Amino acid sequence: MNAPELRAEDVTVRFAGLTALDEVSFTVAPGSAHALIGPNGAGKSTCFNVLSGLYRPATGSVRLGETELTRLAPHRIAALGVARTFQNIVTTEGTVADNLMLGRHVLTRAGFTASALHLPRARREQREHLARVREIAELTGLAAHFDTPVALLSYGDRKRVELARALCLEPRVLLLDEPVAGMNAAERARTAGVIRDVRAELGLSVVLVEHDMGLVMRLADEVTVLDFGRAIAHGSPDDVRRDPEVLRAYLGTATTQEGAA
Ligand SMILES: Nc1ncnc2c1ncn2[C@@H]1O[C@H](COP(=O)(O)OP(=O)(O)OP(=O)(O)O)[C@@H](O)[C@H]1O
Repeated sequence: MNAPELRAEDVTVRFAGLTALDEVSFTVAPGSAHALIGPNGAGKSTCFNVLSGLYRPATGSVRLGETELTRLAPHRIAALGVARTFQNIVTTEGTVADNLMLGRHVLTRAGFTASALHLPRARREQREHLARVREIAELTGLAAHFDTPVALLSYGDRKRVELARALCLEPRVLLLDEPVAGMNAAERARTAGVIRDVRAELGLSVVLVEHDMGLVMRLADEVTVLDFGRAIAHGSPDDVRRDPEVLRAYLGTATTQEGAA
């Protein structure tokens, strides 16, 4: 297993007077799928933005194995093996292959000049990247569309291009921000299968923010529940589903109906 542990410890983020994350801690075990769930405004996106370096927490830390990520720039964190997708699709230009090659950028060793001059080393490197990118397209169900402009793809396929592009970074931890948002049932099932396959095949950890509870319950080994910026529960999907505080956060009332349904 090549994915080190990802650990957030006592992370606090404030926006003006609002505490978006309040001493949040959780650990993503090597090779596991870990879901962050919670009602709207609970702090899930803020948490992703801290993990990927877009936000610097007021206090607390994020570590990947022994490496401190807390104050690093997003591209440094990506280069250390933490890749992410975004909630909204940004890809509209180029073919699938072009987009996946963009994902290799951080891994490109031949310098700009060598590439521009088409020196042999740069050409060889380019060929190797292209071969790997084809494998990733295969793994994510995009091989048939490899040379297709992304603008012509279905919504579900375009969203999977984002996932594939993040994989092109050869991450050890993959952060997926609402990977099935806006998809129909068939696309959701397909994407869930892809996430399961890439995890098994590549041995990476997955951190998932998702509102689709069916998907969370099927994919996650462990769930952290956020509410008003606080982590109110951790555990297996079954444990958190039964947790009274989680039910209260989602339903707005204390429940005494455990086992009654
Ligand atoms: N850049 C920002 N400036 C000010 N407040 C922000 C900013 N980003 C988030 N917030 C606030 O922080 C809180 C947490 O927001 P966040 O987007 O992290 O929640 P979320 O759980 O991802 O919600 P959703 O499920 O609706 O995407 C909210 O009250 C939100 O309004």
